[in-house]
Amino acid sequence: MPSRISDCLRANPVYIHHKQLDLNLVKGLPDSHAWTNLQDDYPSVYLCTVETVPVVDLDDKKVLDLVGHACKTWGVFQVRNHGISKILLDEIESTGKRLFSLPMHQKLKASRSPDGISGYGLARISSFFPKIMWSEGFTIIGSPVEHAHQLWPQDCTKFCDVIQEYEKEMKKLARKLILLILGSLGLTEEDVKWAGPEGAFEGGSAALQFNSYPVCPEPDRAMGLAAHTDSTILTILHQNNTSGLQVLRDGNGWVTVPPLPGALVVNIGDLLHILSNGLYPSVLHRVIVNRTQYRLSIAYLYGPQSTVKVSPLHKLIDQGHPPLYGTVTWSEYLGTKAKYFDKALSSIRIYAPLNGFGDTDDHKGVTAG
Ligand SMILES: C=C1C[C@]23C[C@H]1CC[C@H]2[C@@]12CCC[C@@](C)(C(=O)O1)[C@H]2[C@@H]3C(=O)O
Ligand SMILES: O=C(O)CCC(=O)C(=O)O
Ligand SMILES: [Fe+2]
Repeated sequence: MPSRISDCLRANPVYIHHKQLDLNLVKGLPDSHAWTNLQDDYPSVYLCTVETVPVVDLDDKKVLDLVGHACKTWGVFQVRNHGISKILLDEIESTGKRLFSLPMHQKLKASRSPDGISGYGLARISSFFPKIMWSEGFTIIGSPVEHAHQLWPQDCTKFCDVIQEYEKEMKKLARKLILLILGSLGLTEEDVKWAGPEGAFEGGSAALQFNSYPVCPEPDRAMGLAAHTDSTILTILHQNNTSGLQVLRDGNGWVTVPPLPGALVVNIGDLLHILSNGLYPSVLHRVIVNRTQYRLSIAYLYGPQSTVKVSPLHKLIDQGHPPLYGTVTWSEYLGTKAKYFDKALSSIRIYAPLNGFGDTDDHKGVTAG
């Protein structure tokens, strides 16, 4: 198995056969972008959901309880008092806007190739869907310099500086959030073997994903970003002031995560679901688009060092709670995701009978290698 996520993504190329249209120039909704009616999946609750995604103030004295409750019941929450300055959030947002408002021929110079890692293009998961999503993406793993130079041959210093500063701050926040989440499970970083002697998660790796959702002539039949879970430990998302992100709430349909000025959205990824031995769900989410307002989001997708072995944490396992998953590295898991997409988690699930009875679904009897 390759040792870096970039090598792993290269080893698991995704072939996206769709052509990138300039969505800003398209007048009607082309058939290639027409999904079946989105309200069909959860018709009755779609319009009248009352539950709201939890908001956690990181300075709250009860922060551990709040984080634990949000992770367990939702797998997603918004954070306030996260320590990222408004200036930096504004800067990363205008950087994204500047990027996507470049002419199409310029953006295409920085295209992500099928076996590529960074660059401009449709979301990696596009290969799993027959229709094209109403969005554009720009992925950065490692140094942004090469692609930035293709976009702005004259001077890309500002772009690279902002990215670097944002990634530095996000890494600190990701570490802080992981410690809180471990705390909410009654654990410390000592319980996580791979945290390393230098302090937790020093070697963690990440992807920065810019997502752009132009206004859409027929939003009810278009899909901004199809439903997926992130293959991360956690993802920290900044959205501009346009709503569109929705999370699936069991039994309650799609719930919108409203943009709150200054707040960031945190969602649990598949690897944290594994670490927590299934206690914290990785939340299914999607993005819908609208007729009048431009939407932009910047996701910081955080995982452990790519070769570190991830498995359910020992302290969460006892006779009544057998391990539900085997061991995977982030690298291996991204390969599994590239192959099985929404079946990736269940493909590595161990068949673990509870009290002598098998649980109902979600087990395929496959153990991780
Ligand atoms: C480190 C990551 C995480 C990736 C793959 C790789 C680089 C790009 C990430 C995303 C970003 C957009 C949604 C997603 C679902 C996609 O299509 O590309 C993510 C995916 C995942 O979470 O699986
Ligand atoms: O645009 C959004 O709000 C969500 C983006 C997302 O889910 C992702 O980049 O993984
Ligand atoms: Fe996501």
